Amino acid sequence: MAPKITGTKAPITPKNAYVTFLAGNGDYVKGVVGLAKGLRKVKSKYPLVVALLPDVPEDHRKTLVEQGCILKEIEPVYPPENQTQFAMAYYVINYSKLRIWEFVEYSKMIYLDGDIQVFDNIDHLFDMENGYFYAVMDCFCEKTWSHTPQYKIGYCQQCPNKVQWPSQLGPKPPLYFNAGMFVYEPSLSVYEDLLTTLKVTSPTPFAEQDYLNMFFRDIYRPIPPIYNLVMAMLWRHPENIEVEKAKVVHYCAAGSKPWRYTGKEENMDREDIKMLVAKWWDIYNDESLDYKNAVATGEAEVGEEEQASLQQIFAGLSEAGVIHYINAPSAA
Ligand SMILES: O=c1ccn([C@@H]2O[C@H](COP(=O)(O)OP(=O)(O)O)[C@@H](O)[C@H]2O)c(=O)[nH]1
Ligand SMILES: OC[C@H]1O[C@H](O[C@@H]2[C@@H](O)[C@H](O)[C@@H](O)[C@H](O)[C@@H]2O)[C@H](O)[C@@H](O)[C@H]1O
Ligand SMILES: [Mn+2]
Repeated sequence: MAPKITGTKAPITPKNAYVTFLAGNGDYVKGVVGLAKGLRKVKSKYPLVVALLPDVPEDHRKTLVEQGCILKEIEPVYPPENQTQFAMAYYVINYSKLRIWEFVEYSKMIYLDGDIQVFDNIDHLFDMENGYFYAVMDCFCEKTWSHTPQYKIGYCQQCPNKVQWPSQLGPKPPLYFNAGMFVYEPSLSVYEDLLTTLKVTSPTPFAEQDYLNMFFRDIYRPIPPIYNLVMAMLWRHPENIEVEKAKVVHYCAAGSKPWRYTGKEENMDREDIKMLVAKWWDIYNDESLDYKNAVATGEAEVGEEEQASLQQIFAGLSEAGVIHYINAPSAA
């Protein structure tokens, strides 16, 4: 006999996941592979979702699925027509990050840039109070900020008493976060609002980072810099950080991307930078952290989503005659 349908819905078990963003056919895919292996090394309980633009090539997608990532293709998001001089020309594609608010199959997600590495488990951040936007405060001292009044007067939120904010410039700027890492709750209503509001918001030099700061200003809650060590902090505000305690390192300073590192750019010959780049490579090159080896040694499970991703990518490739279909790892 069919079970009696009761009014109460089965409790939805909250699903958490990490999410990153990948665009283009360049070398950022190495960053995402490193991130997937880093999360595995710290034994995170949650999967890594990769929101990827259509221009990410098949071989990069296969590499990511083989590393246990869950791929979700997204359409680009562009800001309204503008003459803005972005701090970096490619920042215009970063508005596409906004698509991750549509991932409502997850109740809470931690966004991490592809140039970030996680060196200690941060799963506990999923337990923070709901209804807020959590991220680490940025620094205004790098040349990339030279277009701002803060930079021009030498004001930085990391040391608000060093140069006081002059009242003639109006109210002090609200606390401002780096958008390379944040804890958020996917929501279709917020997603619609983000895209609608974007249409009537003039773009600014830090693109989606500026936009997210404006949009979430009232619910932004700063979390300690150990959760997103913005590289410039090492030479701009060493008094605010202890590099050995950093759980998350953000390779965002010019010349610091580990997979492109030459040591030639300004500050890149520092011993702490060399140490952090070496730490990134240690994980990237550690074959024991590859998904297939972690599954073989029982260090990782094949979740049904990863399994589906794997089947989909191999089915697609076998159709294209690129590979002969192989049996996915047995669930048993
Ligand atoms: O060609 C690119 C440029 C950027 N990104 C993604 O967009 C994020 C933000 O760009 P980036 O980290 O370079 O900005 P930064 O933090 O250095 O300002 C990257 O981490 C990647 O996840 C990408 O996938 N391909
Ligand atoms: O699209 C704008 C980007 O803006 C941010 O990067 C900046 C910011 O951190 C500055 O403060 C630094 O001076 C700079 O080096 C660095 O690139 C985010 O990391 C990135 O994810 C993305 O949102
Ligand atoms: Mn970054």
